[in-house]
Amino acid sequence: MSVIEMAGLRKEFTVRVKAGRLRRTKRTVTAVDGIDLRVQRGEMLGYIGPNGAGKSTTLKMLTGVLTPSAGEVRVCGLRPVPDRTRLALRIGVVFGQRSQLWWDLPLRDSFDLLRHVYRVPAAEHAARLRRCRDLLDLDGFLDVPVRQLSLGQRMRGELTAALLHGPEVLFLDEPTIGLDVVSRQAVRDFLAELGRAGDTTLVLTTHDLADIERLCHRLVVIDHGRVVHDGTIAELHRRYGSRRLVVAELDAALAEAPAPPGAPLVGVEADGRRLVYALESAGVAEVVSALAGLAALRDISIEEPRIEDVVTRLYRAPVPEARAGG
Ligand SMILES: Nc1ncnc2c1ncn2[C@@H]1O[C@H](COP(=O)(O)OP(=O)(O)OP(=O)(O)O)[C@@H](O)[C@H]1O
Repeated sequence: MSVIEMAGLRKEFTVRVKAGRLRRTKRTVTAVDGIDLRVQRGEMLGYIGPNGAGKSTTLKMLTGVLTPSAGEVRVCGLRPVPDRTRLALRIGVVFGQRSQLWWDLPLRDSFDLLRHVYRVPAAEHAARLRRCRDLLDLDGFLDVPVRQLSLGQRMRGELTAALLHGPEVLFLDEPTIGLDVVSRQAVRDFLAELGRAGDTTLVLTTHDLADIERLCHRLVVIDHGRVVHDGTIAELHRRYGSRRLVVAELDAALAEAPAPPGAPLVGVEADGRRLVYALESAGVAEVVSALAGLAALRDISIEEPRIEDVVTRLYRAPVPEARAGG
């Protein structure tokens, strides 16, 4: 069953731009340009794209903050803007830049207030809070006013605040931005656990592709407000011809690097003592046997295709033409 449905979703902004020394004219910016997507219950969707691609605008339309210019959008069967109050009970939102906590109150009191705002039965609230306290390690700072929390502590508090009413869908905009490795890991582990439980649908936008690799089976890439990829990360690699690399460390540089068929040489580093081959049709054994006898091999390692590389290529690719009527 789809918990999120978008059909021909568009958002245009009218902006005033300078046209000469004193004159200003109006210009239309199309932030979201006809998006069609369905997200099933329990899916963990990575929603990525370069700066200005339209990610936040989409999330704002899904959460009822912005009214679409055209198209249809339903979340949990509701229309986000007109049904905003009912929708608020069924979704959770974590926007990295905005807080839903009370700045001067200790975290514990913010959580208590939210219980009243959402009218959550005490036992349910206590059980969810207990789970978040354990998984996100909140106990050390539950009694600290929010304004005194570090970014990582606050983000763990924000995640808890977004989940205490038991939302069906959780929208996360850059949840790990600015966090240190330990906090980032804690947040990722927590979200992975949430995903495993299977009853919360998660929509995640981030520029940290490790978040996506760790958490999301499905990846939607948008550019200029349009979907340019919708599928798994493995499909993305296949579509853009990502290759595994073999890195050979040699004792000494060779006068000429061998060229095994099916494994082109793509890098010569460390003054020729490190050769990097891309595995196309050849396997590691072919590369090793091409080098054997020519050089003393100190080490051989395999590098899996990196999502950053393929996404960089995708962001640089020309954007497809708008569909007729889109
Ligand atoms: N309130 C607004 N008024 C005018 N233009 C806007 C407004 N909000 C967004 N835009 C424009 O819409 C486009 C999409 O912006 P959006 O914030 O959705 O991108 P994004 O993918 O979230 O980018 P980022 O990764 O930088 O956060 C951009 O060109 C942006 O300048």
